[in-house]
Amino acid sequence: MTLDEHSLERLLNNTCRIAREAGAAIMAIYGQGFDVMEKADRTPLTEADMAAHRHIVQGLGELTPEIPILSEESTQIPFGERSQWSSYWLVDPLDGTREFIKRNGEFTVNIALIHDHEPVLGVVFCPALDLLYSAARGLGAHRRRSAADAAEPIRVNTGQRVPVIAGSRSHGTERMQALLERVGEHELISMGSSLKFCLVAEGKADLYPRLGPTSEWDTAAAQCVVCEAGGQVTDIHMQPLRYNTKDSLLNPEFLVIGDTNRNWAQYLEGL
Ligand SMILES: Nc1ncnc2c1ncn2[C@@H]1O[C@H](COP(=O)(O)O)[C@@H](OP(=O)(O)O)[C@H]1O
Ligand SMILES: [Mg+2]
Repeated sequence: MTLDEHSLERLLNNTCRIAREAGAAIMAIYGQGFDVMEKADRTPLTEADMAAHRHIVQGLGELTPEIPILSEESTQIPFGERSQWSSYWLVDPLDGTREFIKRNGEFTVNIALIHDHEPVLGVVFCPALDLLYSAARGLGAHRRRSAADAAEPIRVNTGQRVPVIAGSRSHGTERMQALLERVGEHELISMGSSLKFCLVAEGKADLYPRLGPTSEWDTAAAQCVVCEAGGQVTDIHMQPLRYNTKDSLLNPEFLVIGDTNRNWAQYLEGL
């Protein structure tokens, strides 16, 4: 299929709808109470992850039957098969499962369209806050504070200030601590899920360094939002994160950069 601005806009509108519907399924379970299971990799799983996964796979399958789907909850597709894909949907039905279990609201639905190894469309929906971030290549990045509000364009912050740094609420590392010491004076915002990328995209944070493991579905949608808002998502050698290039679905360490005027990579040298 062609991915011109007109078709991307149509796909984006429908992806926002599907993400909102998945969010409603998640909130129904959030409100009732739920069991917590453990996956083979010892990460937690709830009925909400599975309900959102099913809804998104059905919705995207109806929207674009010809485009394959890779979801955190259906990853058993060999690289030999997915390496043939030029476009595919990459989905994290519930990012921040630990925050969902802790009931602090910091969890998101993430849907990205990858084309030639790059995210060209991304939707991040936080159902507990009714907050939706969306972007597509050439169409800019937008935020909707509630379903009733209009979408407003968002932009990274490039004004000089004491650096505001976003970090994981549940997955800190010693390397992150060392980086923060090198940066010196800063303000730290701890948050769960891909909302940290969105803080950068909307100019509330200048950097989100991720010096611990994540998978490709954790980052793709939010990367598109950050890039369309004027920022960058790079590995520690300043190369943009790419998708579906290898057997493993793990990302390298990465930096989400809002303030592109500062040389953030210098703080990682020799770390
Ligand atoms: N050991 C590990 N291996 C792979 N990914 C990990 C991981 N520990 C945490 N993550 C990823 O980090 C995400 C949570 O990030 P954060 O701490 O910033 O909220 C998790 O998303 P899920 O909740 O979708 O599993 C998970 O994918
Ligand atoms: Mg995740």
